[in-house]
Order: sequence, then structure tokens, then C-alpha cells
Amino acid sequence: MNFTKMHGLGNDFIMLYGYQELPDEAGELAIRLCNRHFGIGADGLVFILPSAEADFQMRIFNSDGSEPEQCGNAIRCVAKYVYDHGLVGEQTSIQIATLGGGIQTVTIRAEAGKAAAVRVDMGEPVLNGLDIPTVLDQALVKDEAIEVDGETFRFTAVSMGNPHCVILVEDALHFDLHTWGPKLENHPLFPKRTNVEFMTVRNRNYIDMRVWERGAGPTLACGTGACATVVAAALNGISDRSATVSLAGGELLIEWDEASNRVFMTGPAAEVYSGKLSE
Ligand SMILES: N[C@H](CCC[C@H](N)C(=O)O)C(=O)O
Repeated sequence: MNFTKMHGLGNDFIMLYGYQELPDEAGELAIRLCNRHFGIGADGLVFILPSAEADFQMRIFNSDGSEPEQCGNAIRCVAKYVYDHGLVGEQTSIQIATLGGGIQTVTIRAEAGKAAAVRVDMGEPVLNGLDIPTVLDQALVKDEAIEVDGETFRFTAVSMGNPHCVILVEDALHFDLHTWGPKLENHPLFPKRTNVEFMTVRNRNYIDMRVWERGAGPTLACGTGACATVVAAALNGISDRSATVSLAGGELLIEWDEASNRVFMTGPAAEVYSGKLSE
């Protein structure tokens, strides 16, 4: 089996192209291949599949074998892969179908025949408590209290197709992600677990964020998490609707467009190497 290793700001993926449909046990395969000692090593496993309704379909699996509905960094990697590998000719606007984003338009900025940056329409944020999902039956989950091990945090919940718990902290860069991330990821308030973002707003257009991902743990970047972060900050009146999100792996530009209510994410994707699995 041939594979290509890619990343979006250090959030890394094993890309598989050529399958006509998702193989059985895709989750088990993700666990095996994403293992950083016994496998290739990655945060996730991504299948680029044919689609009857779009140019391609993306299915993604976390390194724990769970299948999330959406992944922002991975969709930029899919766009770069299909462009750089000549699967779309000179087409720089591509439709990619995902479980949690429907048909998404991805726009490529090419340099010397390679995708240098990718702008993704990530769709509308979902804010209704039960749809995120949380157990809270309310239209908006904003600046609510969440208690874990005697500590109380204030959070805002946003879905970008996948659930996010966004928390404002004094210093996101030095926050104890490894202690609080897993506790919040598995909090009963989130019936499907959740991604957890800790943000510090530097100014209304620049936010530091560190992420503990559902099913993957601490990653260097999270595209959907960056989108959820700007939506949460704007909802709480502490940022504009357009901001740069600074992650451990680099920066993403997030724009929550007022007229369409859609969130746009712009950032890079990189191909590291291709290989062949021995078995
Ligand atoms: N772990 C996430 C999926 C990957 C999201 C992240 N890598 C991104 O770039 O959006 C989840 O279970 O919802």
C-alpha cells in the first residue's frame, strides 16, 4: 500500500489515495499506521475517495481509530495532494465532500505548479447546544461553567462539524494542556467527547491557541479548532470576526463572514514524503 505523509502546520496525516471506497476496519488501520513507534506515525489517517457529488470525498480517522466529522488541516492537505499530483489539472477551485461539512469549496493559491496556500469554506458554525453536541438544551452555549476535578472553567461550545470546547485562559502558551485537556475531552457534558481549545486573545485580530484534540491528544495545530476559537472569541465580544490564530505549528487566518455566516480558513499544507507499507 502506497501512502503520502503530509501536514498542516505540523498536524500530520497519512494520506491514502486510490481506494474506491472506505476499507473495512479503517479505524483499526488508523490505530496501526498512526502509531509513532510501530507504524508510520501521524495524528490521523486520511482517505481521498471518489465522490458522485463533489470532486473528491475526504474521510478521516483520528489516531485512536475514531472517525471525526471534519478536519480543517486535513482538507487543506487533500486539496494540495490532488492539485500537486495532477488530479485536477489547472483547476484551483475544488469541491470536497466531508461527513461534517457537506460539499466544501477549497481554493488553491499555486506557486510554481504547487499548492502554496489553501482557502477553505468551512461552512456555518453550529451553536445550538444539543447539535454540537452537548447535553445543554439551549440555543447558545456561551461563557458557561464547566467543572472538572474541583476546577471550574468558563467555556463556549462551537461545532464546525466536530465539537469544540473553547476556554479563555491567561496564558495559552504555558497552560497545562496535558492535565486539563483529557479531562475536558471526556467530560460528560459532551456526549461525543470534544476537542478542547485554550485561547489567549492578544488583540482583536490575533489569538494564541493551544489544542487538545478529541481522539488525538495534543496536536501542533487544529483547523476546525482555530475556526471555533474565532467564533467563540467573537461571540464573547473579545475579538473581531476575522483574526489570525497562532498555534504551536504556525498561523491560520480565520474569517467568520457576517453576510453568509460561513467561516473561511486560510493556511498552508505540506507534503513530506511518500512511501510503501511493507505489509
Ligand atoms: N480530532 C478532531 C478531528 C481532527 C480535527 C483537526 N485536526 C483539524 O485540523 O480540524 C476530532 O475528533 O474532531
